[in-house]
Amino acid sequence: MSLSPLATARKAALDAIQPASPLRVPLLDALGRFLAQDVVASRSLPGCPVSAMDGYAVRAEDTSGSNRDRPARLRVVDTVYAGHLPSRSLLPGEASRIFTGAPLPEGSNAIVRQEATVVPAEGLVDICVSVPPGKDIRPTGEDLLAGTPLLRAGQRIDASMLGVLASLGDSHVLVRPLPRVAVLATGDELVPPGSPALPHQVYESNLILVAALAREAGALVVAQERARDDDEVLRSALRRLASGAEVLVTTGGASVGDKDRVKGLLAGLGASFLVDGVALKPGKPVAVARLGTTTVVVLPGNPGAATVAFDQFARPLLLRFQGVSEERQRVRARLDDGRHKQAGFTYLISGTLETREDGQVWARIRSQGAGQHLQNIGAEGHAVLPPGRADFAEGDEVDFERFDRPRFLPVVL
Ligand SMILES: Nc1nc2c(c(=O)[nH]1)N[C@H]1C(S)=C(S)[C@@H](COP(=O)(O)OP(=O)(O)OC[C@H]3O[C@@H](n4cnc5c(N)ncnc54)[C@H](O)[C@@H]3O)O[C@H]1N2
Ligand code: MOO
Repeated sequence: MSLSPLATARKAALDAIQPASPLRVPLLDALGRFLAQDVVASRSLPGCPVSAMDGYAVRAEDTSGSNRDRPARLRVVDTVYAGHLPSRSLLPGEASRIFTGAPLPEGSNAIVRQEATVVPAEGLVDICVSVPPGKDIRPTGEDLLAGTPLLRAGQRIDASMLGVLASLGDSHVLVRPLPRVAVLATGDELVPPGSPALPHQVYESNLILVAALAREAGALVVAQERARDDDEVLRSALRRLASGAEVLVTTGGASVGDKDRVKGLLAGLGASFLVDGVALKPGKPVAVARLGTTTVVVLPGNPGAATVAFDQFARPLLLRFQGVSEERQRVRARLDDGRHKQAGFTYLISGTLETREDGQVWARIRSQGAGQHLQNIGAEGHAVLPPGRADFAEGDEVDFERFDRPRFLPVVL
């Protein structure tokens, strides 16, 4: 098996995926999905000048010099509620009772809060402050002017964006369909969590791990199954699960052991391999194949290796299906521990970042066996030990790719 460099393998896998055609969904269904359109403000917010307070709309000049001792007395000629239009415009000496969010009457240019007024008799108001023009008025477009570019394709939709879209009058938004993902864990030694297991048996943990990672990547998990290392059982599970999903992720049986037959069985079913083995640690045995219209990602069984291989192949593929690629922040950091590695490989070592007193940024890398996955709890990213070099000493500077604050960019075909 000749191993592809990580970047070449990723490109081969991703180039084969076409983003799905966009569809319009009700706003709440779009939460967590990726926008498939740019959004330009279709109206101004607010749409016309409105009052920011409950009180009186006035002509500012009518309040000039007013205070508690010498209030200006105005005639109240109208009442305006939010969502209603004023019935008339203001003339000198007049005021309109007005409430928060209500449109300003013609002729008025300021609001007096009701706390600064006294009502001496019905139809009259005493204004006890002097207000400048514009006071407590929200002008047209104060929040947003019509025509302003607002959101761009590829952004992940959150609650605030949905609120703004609704403010613009949108009930639906354009997103991509969710890729349906089926997960198959293989291995005779596996026992489902919740049942008793003997010491030589292994609790099956990849189904939940992979399903959760798939969901984090926006996918819809439609099946999670466990299968024995039996050719007939595996073949029929592969065929069946692939037929109901855009992406099938398998774990285990990916390497060269006697019972590692997932790749061979896929080939026998007619799958064509885009990737088969990558110069990546952990995750070396990862493969990506096409079986009919389904993309199959074959992950190694070791949970630590499965996590990294998922992150490097399944996640970008699921995102691309949804029309986006992910750009992660990279920072330079010093390794807090040395590593010897295979020179031709990329090593991805999960860890956390620490800024020391002298301002230098260090990557705390943890012990990382392919079978371990404890190191991924709380990891902030991974240190990237690139190919072309075998030895890294404590204090050497490398790229640290952060998991938080990703940027999602629209796929350009
Ligand atoms: N002679 C060689 N042996 C191995 C090589 C190699 O190149 N030559 N590659 C090694 C590498 S790298 C990896 S990674 C592993 C992965 O191999 P498999 O994908 O075939 O994984 P399995 O053998 O099925 O399982 C490995 C390990 O992980 C445990 N496991 C598997 N599935 C689950 C699950 N669903 N939940 C929890 N744990 C699981 C399994 O019990 C094993 O301990 O191969 C190396 N070998
Ligand atoms: O993928 Mo294996 O995890 O390289 O050790």
